[in-house]
Amino acid sequence: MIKKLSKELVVIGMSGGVDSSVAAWILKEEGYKVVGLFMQNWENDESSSCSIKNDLLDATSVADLIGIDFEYVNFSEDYKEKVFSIFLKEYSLGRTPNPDILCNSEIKFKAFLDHSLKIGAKKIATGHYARIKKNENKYQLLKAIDLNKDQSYFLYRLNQEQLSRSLFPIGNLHKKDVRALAKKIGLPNAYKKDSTGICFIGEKSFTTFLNKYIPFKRGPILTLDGKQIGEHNGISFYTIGQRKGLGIGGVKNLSVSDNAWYVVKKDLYNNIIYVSQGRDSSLLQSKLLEAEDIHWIEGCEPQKLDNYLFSAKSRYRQQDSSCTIKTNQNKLIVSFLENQWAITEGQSVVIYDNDVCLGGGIIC
Ligand SMILES: Nc1ncnc2c1ncn2[C@@H]1O[C@H](COP(=O)(O)OP(=O)(O)OP(=O)(O)O)[C@@H](O)[C@H]1O
Repeated sequence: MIKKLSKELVVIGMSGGVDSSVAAWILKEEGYKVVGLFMQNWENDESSSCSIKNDLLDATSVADLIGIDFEYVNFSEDYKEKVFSIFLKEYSLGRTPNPDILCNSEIKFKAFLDHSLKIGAKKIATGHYARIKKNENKYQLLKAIDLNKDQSYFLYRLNQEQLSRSLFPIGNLHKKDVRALAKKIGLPNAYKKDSTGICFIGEKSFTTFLNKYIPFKRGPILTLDGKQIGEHNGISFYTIGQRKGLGIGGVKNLSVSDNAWYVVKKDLYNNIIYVSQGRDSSLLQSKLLEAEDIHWIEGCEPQKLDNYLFSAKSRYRQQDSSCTIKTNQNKLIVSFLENQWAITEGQSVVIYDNDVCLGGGIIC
């Protein structure tokens, strides 16, 4: 590793997890002056405050072990106003938003970045699996080397200023090597499980959590030919392509096969959920989508639009798939070469040119 001559200050977001811990260690090895910063973005119920305390403890002990300064900061108010309120609004409109994307553009790479600049840092760092490349005078966001862990999807709303001030020290490592490094260095959290799910919901039941904020109204679950097959607990709690938690597994007399039932359509106005049997239902397949609230990382749309083959992901855990794109009156129109499964309103479509993440928009 190349040692820095001048000790430039970098603030790294330390979540208590293994990725940001190894990232902090790498920065220190590279010769930066490193400050670890733990941010609390949520403070409402007992179970989350317990896991926050544990994560904070883990982050503190890693900072001690690698010998860096450490700070704690509370962004809960910002988070509530700029991420959670939009998350709730979207759900109450029947869409399925992705709060991690908003958390990145509004909290990690805004509130956190502003705070870090105030304490004298030139750059911030996180343990995200993604890479940044300077191409002439533009900063590009690249997929991680470990495509299985790539998190560029969640970072597509970052802009040039944010990228110019960010470092992703583990973006060119594979997860298994990050774990191996953590063990070799003797990090206390080397064996800690990766976090899953939406951060403020954690391992709790999603419906129970959302019920506290969105008044639910029961309604019918219908087959496509209009037969009632069950009852839903509130349309907001269901998403297109959902299979589990419908409570209709045993409806034998209406089943045309043993295939599972999937949510294929939501009628918010009439409070009806439509289901169909089998993952291959034509209502779950589409080659075309429209997105709004478009964001391009370079600040302007790609030059080579017409007929150029990009690729795109319409949800995180999905291979990107070849497509062409067009923009029309603030809408991004994405035409895939192959059917995509369960395109869902409120999720983001993210556009790539090979490894380069160009930006995207919110599916409408
Ligand atoms: N509470 C937090 N405080 C400070 N930084 C955080 C916090 N949560 C996440 N981050 C930063 O954002 C990065 C990505 O967050 P994400 O929730 O995806 O973590 P992760 O992939 O599980 O990584 P880790 O193993 O570091 O927890 C983290 O690696 C860390 O740098």
